[in-house]
Amino acid sequence: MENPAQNKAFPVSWDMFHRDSRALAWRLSSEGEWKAIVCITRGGLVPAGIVARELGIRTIETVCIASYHDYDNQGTLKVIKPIDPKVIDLEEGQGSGVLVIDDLVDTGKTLKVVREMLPKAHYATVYAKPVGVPMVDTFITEVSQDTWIYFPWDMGWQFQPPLSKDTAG
Ligand SMILES: O=P(O)(O)OC[C@H]1O[C@H](OP(=O)(O)OP(=O)(O)O)[C@H](O)[C@@H]1O
Ligand SMILES: O=c1[nH]c(=O)c2nc[nH]c2[nH]1
Ligand SMILES: [Mg+2]
Repeated sequence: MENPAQNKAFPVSWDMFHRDSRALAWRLSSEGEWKAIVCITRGGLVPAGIVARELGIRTIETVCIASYHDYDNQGTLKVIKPIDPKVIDLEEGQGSGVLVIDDLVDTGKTLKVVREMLPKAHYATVYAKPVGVPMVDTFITEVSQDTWIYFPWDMGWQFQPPLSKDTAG
């Protein structure tokens, strides 16, 4: 059965991703000062590195979440590695002073799980789909719910057949 979440394609190159992650850092720079980043693996690792470099943040923690996909549903989420209590307890605790970064928010289920661990953190993603927008504080580009975002680390070079049927040459 076709997955309606993949009706449209939004391919992202490394250049685009770098530019959009820098734009995220730029927007975040006027929204607060953070003592640490928590990145949601694995997709959050790349934007977290770029944002950390731009904002001069050197304390970087991970929360490792795996989603078990059954057929075309996201399935259940499992926290494989929780957040270091030293990071949760920064400033007034509960994630205050912490920036949580992921590559995208889709249904918002992943961010909901992390919000339960860090209710006072600031949540940022590079891309967002409408259903997930209420879960994120700052993002750069919104795409429709029926769009699949293709990240550069998942892609490879492939021959593209020309539009014309006349391929002789
Ligand atoms: O808003 P949601 O519907 O929860 O979806 C968004 C999450 O899905 C993807 O991660 P995925 O679980 O595929 O794992 P990965 O980051 O290890 O690729 C993406 O990186 C987000 O973390
Ligand atoms: O590579 C991805 N692209 C997406 O659009 C998406 N939504 C959830 N998880 C996703 N992973
Ligand atoms: Mg992810």
